[in-house]
Amino acid sequence: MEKKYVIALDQGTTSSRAIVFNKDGRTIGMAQKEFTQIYPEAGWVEHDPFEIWSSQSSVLTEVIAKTGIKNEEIAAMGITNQRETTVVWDKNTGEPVYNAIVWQCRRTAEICDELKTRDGLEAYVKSNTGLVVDAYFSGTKIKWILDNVPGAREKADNGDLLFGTVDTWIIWKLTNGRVHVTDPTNASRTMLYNIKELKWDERMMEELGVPASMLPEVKNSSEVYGEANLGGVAGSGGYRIPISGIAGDQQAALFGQACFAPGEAKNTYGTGCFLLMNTGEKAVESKNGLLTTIAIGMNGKVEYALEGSVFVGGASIQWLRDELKLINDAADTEYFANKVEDSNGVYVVPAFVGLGSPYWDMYARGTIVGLTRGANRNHIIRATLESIAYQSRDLLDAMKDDSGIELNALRVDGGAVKNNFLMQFQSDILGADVLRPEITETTALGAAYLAGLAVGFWKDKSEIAESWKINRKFNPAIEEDHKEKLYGGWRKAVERSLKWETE
Ligand SMILES: Nc1ncnc2c1ncn2[C@@H]1O[C@H](COP(=O)(O)OP(=O)(O)O)[C@@H](O)[C@H]1O
Ligand SMILES: O=P(O)(O)OC[C@H](O)CO
Repeated sequence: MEKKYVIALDQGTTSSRAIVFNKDGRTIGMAQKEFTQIYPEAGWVEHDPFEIWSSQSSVLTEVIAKTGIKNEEIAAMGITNQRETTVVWDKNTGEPVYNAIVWQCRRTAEICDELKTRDGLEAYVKSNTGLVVDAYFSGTKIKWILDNVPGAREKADNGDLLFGTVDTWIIWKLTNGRVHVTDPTNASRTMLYNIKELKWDERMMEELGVPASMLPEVKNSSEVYGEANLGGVAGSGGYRIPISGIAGDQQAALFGQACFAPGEAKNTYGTGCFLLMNTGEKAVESKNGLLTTIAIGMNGKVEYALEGSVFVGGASIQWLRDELKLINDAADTEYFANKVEDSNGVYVVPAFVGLGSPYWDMYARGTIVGLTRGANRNHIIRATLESIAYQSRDLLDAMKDDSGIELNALRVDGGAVKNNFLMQFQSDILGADVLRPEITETTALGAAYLAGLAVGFWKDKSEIAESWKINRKFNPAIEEDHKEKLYGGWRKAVERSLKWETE
């Protein structure tokens, strides 16, 4: 039967999605399921690995049923995932020894402080893993599990425990425990992978006490790793499709946006905001608090990216909805923000889990400043949306300085780009065009492309680049002076939020 579709599994921070794409890169159908966020202590975030798996496998089944496509028509499956989130499980029983520790979780801040006192380690981390020493990355999360879960260290030393980022866990489950792999984009987020030598880093394994036996094999982002059994008629043994693409969600979005050439960049507005610029074969070291990360690994080679990571983007809108109860739905923010002319001097800094790029302050906390007697709920809603754009401006400024490239246009994607107010304000505050593509599910699309390329469903990257189509372009519409005055206020507001937890 003719192969007509590729399926992408997009395991995000707040929901699991399965999306079917056709040869033109168009969405044929999608199923999505939110899952539980576990906050055991202030600043801690966990997920249940079984819930990650059950939500992901159920949306896979659902999307196939819903679209009515036949298993035989599916060419391949690609996986993309929330990055850094750490799962450790017993390879004999398949039982995780602890909940997944989520990328946003700050519990290892003190471990990081101690690592920073070790001789030359901070500089070593930067130049060999491309990262900064921060609780964000997987390395200290694995260490925490081995140090704190009774019996875990002993089991790890006996070779009984496996570590995986979420891609690894999902593929291990999809293949019934047969395949333990990851790709360079995910490996480059662990603080254990040497992004220059392209192997697990001996010194980092030693410093963090992580045995090599726990670590997955690092394969290309596009190749066949194994097969997923999709089930089928009873007794038939089921239908198997190749799993042939893996990329961390931000790198997958860069690929899905067809940012293949050095200097091309995208910003994704999901739970957090992640601005990545392709730097090609060159690993550019940042002077401005950006990360050097692997953009993609294909045919045994890698390309690099500069990345700015903002921990709380769209999540601040969920906070308005779930905690402050100022809105019923994320989409309402556009209506309320447009009811006022400006934020009336109010700034919200959503440093709920510290601040990532370019500040890297694990102890920053959220703040609202500039309140006067006239400040109302619309101003707070508007200021929260604006904070997403200001944080992205911080990233773009750092990116321009590090790369020497003047970014006049930015491709955007992710759940929050539906918000026209946010997109226009983003363009205003950047002084750059914001380009919203027709398909904003570019993370899933990137994973589908990687999977499809491995099995010959798509020929090459130029075929993919031709599919990118614009939906709307936002142009800057405010005066330079006004723009810089607004942004100056933001920088002052950020000052107020820094080092809060330690003071
Ligand atoms: N219309 C909107 N305006 C602003 N934010 C929105 C809107 N729609 C969704 N969001 C935000 O986008 C995020 C969801 O985007 P998504 O790309 O699905 O995230 P993730 O992959 O991180 O789970 C949520 O944090 C939500 O608050
Ligand atoms: O799940 P998302 O889309 O918020 O992405 C999370 C990032 O991968 C964290 O680094």
